[in-house]
Amino acid sequence: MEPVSREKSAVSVLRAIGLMSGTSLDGVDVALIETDGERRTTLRASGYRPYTDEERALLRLALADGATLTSRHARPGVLAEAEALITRAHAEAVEGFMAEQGLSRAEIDVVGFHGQTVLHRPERALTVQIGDGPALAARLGIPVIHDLRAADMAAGGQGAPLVPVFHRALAESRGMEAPLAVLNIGGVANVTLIGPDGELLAFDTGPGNALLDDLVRERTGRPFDEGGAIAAAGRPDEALLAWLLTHPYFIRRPPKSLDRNWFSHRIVAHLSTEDGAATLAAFTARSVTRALDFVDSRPSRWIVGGGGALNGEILRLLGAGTGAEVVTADSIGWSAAALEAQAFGFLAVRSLKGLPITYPSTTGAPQAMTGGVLARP
Ligand SMILES: Nc1ncnc2c1ncn2[C@@H]1O[C@H](COP(=O)(O)OP(=O)(O)OP(=O)(O)O)[C@@H](O)[C@H]1O
Ligand SMILES: CC(=O)N[C@H]1[C@@H]2OC[C@@H](O2)[C@@H](O)[C@@H]1O[C@H](C)C(=O)O
Repeated sequence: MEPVSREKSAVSVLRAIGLMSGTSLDGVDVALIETDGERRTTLRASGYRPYTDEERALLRLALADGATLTSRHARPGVLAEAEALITRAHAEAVEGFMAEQGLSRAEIDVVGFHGQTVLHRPERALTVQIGDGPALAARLGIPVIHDLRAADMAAGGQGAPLVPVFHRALAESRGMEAPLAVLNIGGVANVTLIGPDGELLAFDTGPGNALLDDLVRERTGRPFDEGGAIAAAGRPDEALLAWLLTHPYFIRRPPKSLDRNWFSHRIVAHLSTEDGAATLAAFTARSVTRALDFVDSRPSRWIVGGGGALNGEILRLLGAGTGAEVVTADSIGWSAAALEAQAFGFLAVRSLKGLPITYPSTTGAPQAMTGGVLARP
């Protein structure tokens, strides 16, 4: 990443900090970007504030309590405590990052705060991200854009994925040739397909790393399959895979989005750890290649971000399945780890400017629409 610049930005270019705590519950990603929210984007430094084991345990309980929610404002069970934790952890993430980078609050125009998803049920028009935007703005002394999924979902959209407009802006600002695919493999995997004329098609493809993480944690106590080594040592259960891919989610045309807990690692309970991991890695890769069912022009290049970019076995299977060039975000000068946090910085700037963040072809919104709520300190 380029170092932080000190020169005065052009008026329309704002300096934003983006924050993401994803479905993997590993920690808070922080990223600094300078952008006009359109074609000019410079990626700056990024950081990370991991959750402690105790925090992660509380967040897992919050996902369980989240599954019972029927209103996006209720905070029963541990959810109120978890929301305070999320707000505090994000504040610490920003404060730590700003100290590291020698940044003062006056140098940051806006913070984009995703929060932590504890429930996502688009079929019930319900998506819940915990995290207190006004409290974060007050503590940091910086304007915060939060609740970025709510307006889209209220209008009939899926509320996800939100990153496609950022993927396209980044690809265009770098003069990349389309058709192109940008794939995020987090807990859930989502793809942005950019057509020859810049048209977007985006959706959640299926599970990312979440099932593999759950299996590996249960069987070995380790948090994930480092490099994909366990999966690479096993053999996928082809019959099970074929059956899994008949699930209606994969046949349904986009727009579509998933909750982290839609599928469970228990589908491979009867297999050895290696064969189970191989089956789940292949499930992720094959559900991604199903995205090709929905495009006219096949991307010749796939750029992969998210923690799954470090899973060599998933990357290998993707290359075989797509027949395309598969590269990691890091290998082209982007950051696989920071891509989502950068996106929330970019989305915050678009939100401040009243620019659209979701579209009929990304979330199924009825028209291009802006979103996000501004909390002033
Ligand atoms: N060295 C590694 N080898 C293999 N996999 C890894 C490695 N490091 C991280 N991962 C995977 O990446 C995951 C974290 O990815 P990421 O931070 O992109 O997810 P997230 O942002 O929480 O999810 P989402 O995008 O669904 O919100 C880990 O849970 C793990 O599965
Ligand atoms: C509801 C929710 O939090 N969804 C996440 C999740 O993680 C990956 C995938 O599922 C994606 O749809 C989304 O996050 C990214 C940042 C997005 O909205 O683009």
